[in-house]
Amino acid sequence: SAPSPTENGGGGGRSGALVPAPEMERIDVNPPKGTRDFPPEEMRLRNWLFGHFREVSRLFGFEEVDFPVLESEALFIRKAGEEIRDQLYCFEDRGNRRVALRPELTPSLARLVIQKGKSAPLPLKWFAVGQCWRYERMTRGRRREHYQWNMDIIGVPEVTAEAELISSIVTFFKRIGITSSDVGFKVSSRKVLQEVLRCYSVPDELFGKVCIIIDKIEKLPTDVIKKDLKSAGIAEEAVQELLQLLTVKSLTKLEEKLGHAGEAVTDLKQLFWLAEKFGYSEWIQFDASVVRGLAYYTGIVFEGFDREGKLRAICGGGRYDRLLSTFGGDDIPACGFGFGDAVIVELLKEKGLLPDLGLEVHDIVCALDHDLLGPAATVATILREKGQSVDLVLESKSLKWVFKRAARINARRLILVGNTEWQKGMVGVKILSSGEQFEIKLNEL
Ligand SMILES: CC(=O)Nc1cnc2ccccc2c1
Repeated sequence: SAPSPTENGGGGGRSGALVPAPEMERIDVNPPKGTRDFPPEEMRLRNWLFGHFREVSRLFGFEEVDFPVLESEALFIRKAGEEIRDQLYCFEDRGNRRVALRPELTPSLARLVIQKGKSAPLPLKWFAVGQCWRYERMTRGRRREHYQWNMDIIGVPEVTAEAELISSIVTFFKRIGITSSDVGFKVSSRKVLQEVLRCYSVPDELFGKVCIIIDKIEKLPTDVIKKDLKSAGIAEEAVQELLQLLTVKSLTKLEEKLGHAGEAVTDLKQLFWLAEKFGYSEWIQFDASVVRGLAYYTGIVFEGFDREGKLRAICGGGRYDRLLSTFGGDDIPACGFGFGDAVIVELLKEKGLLPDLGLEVHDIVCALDHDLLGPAATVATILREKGQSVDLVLESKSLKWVFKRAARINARRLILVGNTEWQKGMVGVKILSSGEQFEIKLNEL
């Protein structure tokens, strides 16, 4: 049926008349501010990276999950002063619902765990690779989206869960050629802060907020941190003790300060003992200044860093034992990490480890003249049914054009469908690397 006037560019005019749309000036062909396209070459690198994310997750027996990019805004409303909250990409939809593009994956994962309830017996080992969003007002040219690999273990209170997660990231680094001289993990526990705050009888409600303030210790001057802590209601001597404690870089020193019985010290000793058993001791170090910028962490926290100190944190994670209960779920322990797709690529560039990923096509099939396009399609189908990738030349093109395209797509063989050969049930084959040329029967392809 003739397209209605609104179709085909809305030519309009008499109903059904196809008049060309007035010459429009060109649309903006760039993606929205802060977002990226993935043309073939970039998509090959992304698929390579995500392929390693998925393969490591499989090696560790994790199951893949996914959630909508769009969530209820309420999932991310936390009152701890996190940057992720200030930059929430949120809006009111046509149903007047407050919604947001997810800035992280963990709250969605927690939502799904609660939704599944008893039908998902614990422990759960789930992973996801998903696009996350932020809306920065003054875009300092920073991206508004990135992809994150998340792995989470739900229902395991033991530090073995954190040790397993760090092992999975070490496995990933090794697979792509990153060593423990390139990167390390700073490991600490928020229970260090908790124990100090409790000594000064700071109410637990302030815990998340204090962590977020302290997380900025390397980004803001100390007196700003002090001021913020004081205005959060932390006593002067508690502030002094906290800041002093953050400089501790050895477990022995920490034990001297906090004693050996507290959970912070016992958890961390257990983690370092397990690291030796997993074989990644040389990858991790205790560093009390690691806090991470998400309010819901409650225990061990860790972040991957580049030892040259040129880049931002490569990945980060930790234990979040209270998140599910804050969503009204049961009191289920959990831990996980997020691994972004940006810093790791910068690191690979720095280390000269970016893989050389070209398009690989096995055969390019072309008809030597127009009425052989049918037989060429037959030949392409035979080859594809054998599992070989085929670029079928879809128009009658000069051999010069075909050779140029064969080189561009890195084809291994050129299959020529010509009249004389076809009459004998044969096709011409040219091995493009050696130049060797011969004729073969269709069933020998
Ligand atoms: C380096 C980088 O692109 N970072 C980045 C980019 N987009 C985000 C979007 C949401 C949350 C965190 C994000 C972090």
